[in-house]
Amino acid sequence: MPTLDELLKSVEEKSLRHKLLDPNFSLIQLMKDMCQCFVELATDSSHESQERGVISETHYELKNSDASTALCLVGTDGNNEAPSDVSTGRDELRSLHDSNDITKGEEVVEIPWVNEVNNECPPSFHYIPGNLVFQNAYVKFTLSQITEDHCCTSCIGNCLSSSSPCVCVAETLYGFAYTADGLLKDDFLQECISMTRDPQLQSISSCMDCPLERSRNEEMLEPCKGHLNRKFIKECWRKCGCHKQCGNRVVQRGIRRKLQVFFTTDGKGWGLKTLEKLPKGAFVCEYIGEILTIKERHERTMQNSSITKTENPPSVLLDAYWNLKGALKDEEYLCLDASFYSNVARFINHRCLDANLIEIPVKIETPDHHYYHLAFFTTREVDALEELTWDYGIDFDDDNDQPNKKFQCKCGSKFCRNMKRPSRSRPLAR
Ligand SMILES: C[S@@+](CC[C@H](N)C(=O)[O-])C[C@H]1O[C@@H](n2cnc3c(N)ncnc32)[C@H](O)[C@@H]1O
Repeated sequence: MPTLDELLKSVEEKSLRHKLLDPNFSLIQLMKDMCQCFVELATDSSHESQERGVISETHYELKNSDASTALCLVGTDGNNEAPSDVSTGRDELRSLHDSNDITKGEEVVEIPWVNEVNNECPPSFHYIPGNLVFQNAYVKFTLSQITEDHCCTSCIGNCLSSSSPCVCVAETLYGFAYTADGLLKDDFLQECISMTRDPQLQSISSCMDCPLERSRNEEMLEPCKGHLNRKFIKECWRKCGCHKQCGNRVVQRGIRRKLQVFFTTDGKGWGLKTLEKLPKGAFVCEYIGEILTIKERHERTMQNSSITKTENPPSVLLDAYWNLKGALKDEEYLCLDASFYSNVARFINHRCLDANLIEIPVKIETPDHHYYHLAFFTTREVDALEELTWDYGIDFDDDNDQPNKKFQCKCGSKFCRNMKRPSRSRPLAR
């Protein structure tokens, strides 16, 4: 990368070659003038209708750098979270989100962000469309591992049009999970919702030696709080014989809905809304993050606890199968941490109990039960412009719960667990 001085000199020399310019021409002065004009126009009352978020995103100052530092664009709005120091140029550039598309082209759809409340920009993070292993997590996708019992090699076309469930669909145990329109079947969705919301219907397994509790305090082991045995979906994949457009492939196609990241007006920070009406059972997005072992998650939480702000997205346990398939190795107890690498799901705010999204485990590439995708589906029809929410499963009374999950809940639900009530069920560890 050239330094700013080298770049300026080269452009000035080129411009002077055309003999159209004053020999005292200064490119940096020209750019400063441009910035000045921009500020004047942007602060002019006749331009007030412009969105503030867009202004802070596009309002840049060219800072001079020393010989070792490359050219760097820096946000100049004092109130936003854009960088103000050129020394870490590359990473800082990454934190400037494109207001037309926070995904930076990583998804099939563009997802814009807007802030009509203040001058804040969305927090800095690396947008990734799929989960990535941080370091020690055991997640292996190999063709040899996918045996005939785990894929429908003999299928052709669309597995949903077959009268009997293919191998993949049969693995779901409840028959077809999707309709021909790509929505979740109502009875399947209803069972998932009831199992999550109604403590009487919850199937729970408890570990003798809970890895979650072990990671918290090996010396004074607390008893396992229990893990929900969830219903899951098994989608067809690359070793299957069916068509890529087979109806049993929904989550793997990625985000298709019109979404928007926005700054909430009720004190929850950023949130995610839908710009189109969504039918019940529609796939919205996955919860994407770094795949960490429980041990790595604990170490990371400890390291960051002093600097972690509560706005950080919580890490989510992939514990739907714990204790169901025999003992796992430490590197197989996994969770997803969306703090640094994540997708648009990091903006979904919490709502106690009656959230309009539910997370459902979806197995795609590997028959290993300890790793799966967490996909968000709508629990009901959702109107255009409605905020999307999910129940994080926080126990607001448990002081041992993840410290960065703690916040004063402003979900507004009549079932809010953050209000003191004499009796209510405790959510499971998540
Ligand atoms: C996954 S992030 C959601 C996006 C976040 N609002 C932001 O600005 O980046 C979770 C954080 O959002 C805030 N939050 C989410 N749901 C909330 C609620 N119901 N009430 C208050 N704050 C909430 C909390 O600060 C929480 O730690």
